[in-house]
Amino acid sequence: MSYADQIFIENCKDILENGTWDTDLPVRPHWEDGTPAHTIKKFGMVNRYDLSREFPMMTLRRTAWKSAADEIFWIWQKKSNNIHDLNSHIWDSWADENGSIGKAYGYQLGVKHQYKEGMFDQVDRILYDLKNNPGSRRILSNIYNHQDLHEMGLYPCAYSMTFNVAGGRLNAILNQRSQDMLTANNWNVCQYALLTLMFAQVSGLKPGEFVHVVADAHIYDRHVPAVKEMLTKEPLPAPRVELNPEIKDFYQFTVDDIRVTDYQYHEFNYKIPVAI
Ligand SMILES: Nc1nc(=O)c2c([nH]1)NC[C@@H]1CN(c3ccc(C(=O)N[C@@H](CCC(=O)O)C(=O)O)cc3)CN21
Ligand SMILES: O=c1ccn([C@H]2C[C@H](O)[C@@H](COP(=O)(O)O)O2)c(=O)[nH]1
Repeated sequence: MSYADQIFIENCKDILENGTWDTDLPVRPHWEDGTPAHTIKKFGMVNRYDLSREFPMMTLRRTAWKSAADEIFWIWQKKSNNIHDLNSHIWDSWADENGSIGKAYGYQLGVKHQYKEGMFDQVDRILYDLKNNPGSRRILSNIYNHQDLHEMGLYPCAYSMTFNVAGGRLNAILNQRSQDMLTANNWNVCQYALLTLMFAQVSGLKPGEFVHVVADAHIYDRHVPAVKEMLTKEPLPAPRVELNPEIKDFYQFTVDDIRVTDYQYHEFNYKIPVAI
């Protein structure tokens, strides 16, 4: 059975049984009809996925992995902050009239900084260090740039990736300040697990562990019935996920270079409302 399902079930049970409702506080997010979107949450959730054993895709409902991969390419490869460069509509509610989400995500990764070897953006510096300084403990991205927060449509949620090479394997930690468990938990896990597989391949490394650290892990009030139903499902085996082995340059990967086989999942008949 998929390990990602097991972790998702444990996390959501813990939130529902031991979590705290924020109904005593004013909250920023709201539903489309204007009602405040309250959550039940746990603080400080840490999950470890061994990418050398199994890809962490859930089967309790289908993870839209192609759209998830498309968003990761939008942020890490195109380094775009414009929804017109994205092939889905998931960011429409946070974009301005020109399609921009402001100085968030891709914009921050594309900003170049001075190093002694020259100018690099955050993505190119990580790729450079993985090849040239694999023993480094300084290989990380950070897009939570306080100086620019006032120009962002939504503050970055998944804001930092730390990479570390050990025994020919690439390990990674994703730091996330806020996690909408139903909409995006497995979506984010698959995205950053895929990024780790891609970075490992182009750096001549094998994938290692992916550690997901979440500060505020929450379930929105209107998502509780759907999550409870998912918890009654029997996890199925995880699919196989492989990358086209010919690709040696991160910027050459496309969604078609990701092969997902034997993906079995449970039917899920809820249309998920996303809090804005
Ligand atoms: N409240 C909230 N939760 C989020 O997860 C979230 C935000 N806001 N704002 C910014 C982005 C947008 N995200 C989203 C928004 C929608 C889907 C979504 O609708 N997913 C569908 C499939 C979409 C598709 O196939 O293109 C799903 O079934 O999971 C996913 C991620 C994640 N982020
Ligand atoms: O990749 C993402 C992006 C966003 N989210 C969720 C987490 C929260 O529910 C909202 C953001 O609201 P804040 O009030 O700014 O925390 O979006 C996610 O889970 N994953």
